[in-house]
Amino acid sequence: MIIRKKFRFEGAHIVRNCSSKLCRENIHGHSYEVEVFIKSNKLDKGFMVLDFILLSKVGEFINSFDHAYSLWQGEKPEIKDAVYQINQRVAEIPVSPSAEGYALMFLYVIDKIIRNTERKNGEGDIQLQSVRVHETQTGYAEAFTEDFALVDFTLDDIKLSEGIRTEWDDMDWWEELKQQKIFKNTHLEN
Ligand SMILES: Nc1nc2c(c(=O)[nH]1)N=C([C@H](O)[C@H](O)COP(=O)(O)OP(=O)(O)OP(=O)(O)O)CN2
Repeated sequence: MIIRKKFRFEGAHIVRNCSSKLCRENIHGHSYEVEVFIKSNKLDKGFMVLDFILLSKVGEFINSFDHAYSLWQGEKPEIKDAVYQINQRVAEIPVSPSAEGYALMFLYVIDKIIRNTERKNGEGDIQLQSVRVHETQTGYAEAFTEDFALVDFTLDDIKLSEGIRTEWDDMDWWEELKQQKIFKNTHLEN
């Protein structure tokens, strides 16, 4: 069975080297919708694939891009400096911020988050199936597990600025993800 959880963020970017001149030469923004599809071979004690509440770190990650500038790491140094001067919330990323780039990066990170999230309600073999990123009302990109083959970066290549990190409920979670610590969910204790 499959569940889907939808997240949103308002983000700004330039997509260098794309065919569209409008898109590659102008800072512009979108109201993104991100759909996360998760599958399992069994249901937990609550007849759920995975309680949506256990996806709170996924929400924290995607929300890091909200009201943020997504800065491709291959951008020119002078542009990078200007972006950091103007913005508090900068997500410097190893993929160009096309819908496809976001989908691949989100797939990579969300897979790690799900693997590191504590579960103790009889869940089955939980697997991320895909991540779909809607850039506009009419266009989306979707990354599937076979697209892991396209990943040529690590978590260390994703740099979230202090202006982003200070808004997190738990300032340490990103470093803990890198260290593969298990996220204990306080909701499980109640
Ligand atoms: N395959 C992709 N093509 C385009 C992307 C992308 O991420 N992947 N992105 C853009 C631009 O960011 C652009 O701002 C959005 O373009 P488009 O979908 O053409 O949006 P419009 O609102 O102009 O188009 P409508 O069809 O009127 O909705 C471009 N291409």
